[in-house]
Amino acid sequence: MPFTIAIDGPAASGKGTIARALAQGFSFHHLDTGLLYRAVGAKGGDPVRAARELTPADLERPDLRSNETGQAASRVAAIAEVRQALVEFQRSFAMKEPGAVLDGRDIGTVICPGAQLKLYVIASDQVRARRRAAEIDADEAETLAALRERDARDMARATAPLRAADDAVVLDTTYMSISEAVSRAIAEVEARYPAR
Ligand SMILES: Nc1ncnc2c1ncn2[C@@H]1O[C@H](COP(=O)(O)OP(=O)(O)OP(=O)(O)O)[C@@H](O)[C@H]1O
Ligand SMILES: Nc1ccn([C@@H]2O[C@H](COP(=O)(O)O)[C@@H](O)[C@H]2O)c(=O)n1
Repeated sequence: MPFTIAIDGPAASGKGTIARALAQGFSFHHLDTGLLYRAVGAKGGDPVRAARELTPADLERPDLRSNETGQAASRVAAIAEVRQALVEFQRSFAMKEPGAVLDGRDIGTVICPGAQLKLYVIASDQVRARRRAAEIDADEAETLAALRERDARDMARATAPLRAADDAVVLDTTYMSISEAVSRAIAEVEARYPAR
């Protein structure tokens, strides 16, 4: 039985940073599910068709990390048929041995409700905007507005809205360094996965 770690939370809260570190530390597979929605948003045209016909090459586009692509992703992510087209791929990824880490918005609630560990990673809006603006060399105020708009849309949508699963461990990284946040996450895994 593979060990599945579900990591959710608002934009730029540090989900991917923690997910990559856990995957490396425990030799698990990692899927950044936001990339799927970013790739669909970036393709343009009919989003449902784009989701159904997504290829590995679509995930390699150089423009996927921009604020604009994040907004496009969040718009297509509100379409139920787009989400449905991506469910099976994510669920089969989660079954990889010896384990998998998936980060996104609905992993603990919809994609992997039976995950052995669910983390809900948060940080203040200002801190998230500062970190993301520095990462992509964008204006901080514009990035803050973009993150807030995206979070609001992600939380308000009818299908698979962003929320913490009832059994998720909430990790607030506002005042944590990356290594502190990763150490806390590792401790949560070790409490449930003693086999390492
Ligand atoms: N605890 C931390 N302290 C300082 N910087 C951090 C911390 N955690 C993450 N970062 C930085 O913040 C930025 C956003 O982190 P990351 O990409 O992991 O967020 P995310 O939640 O995966 O974002 P997205 O919602 O876009 O998938 C990155 O530049 C990362 O290096
Ligand atoms: N499981 C997921 C993952 C992502 N989304 C949507 O994609 C947008 C971009 O995600 P990032 O993690 O790369 O920031 C995000 O704002 C969501 O709208 C999703 O719905 N479900």
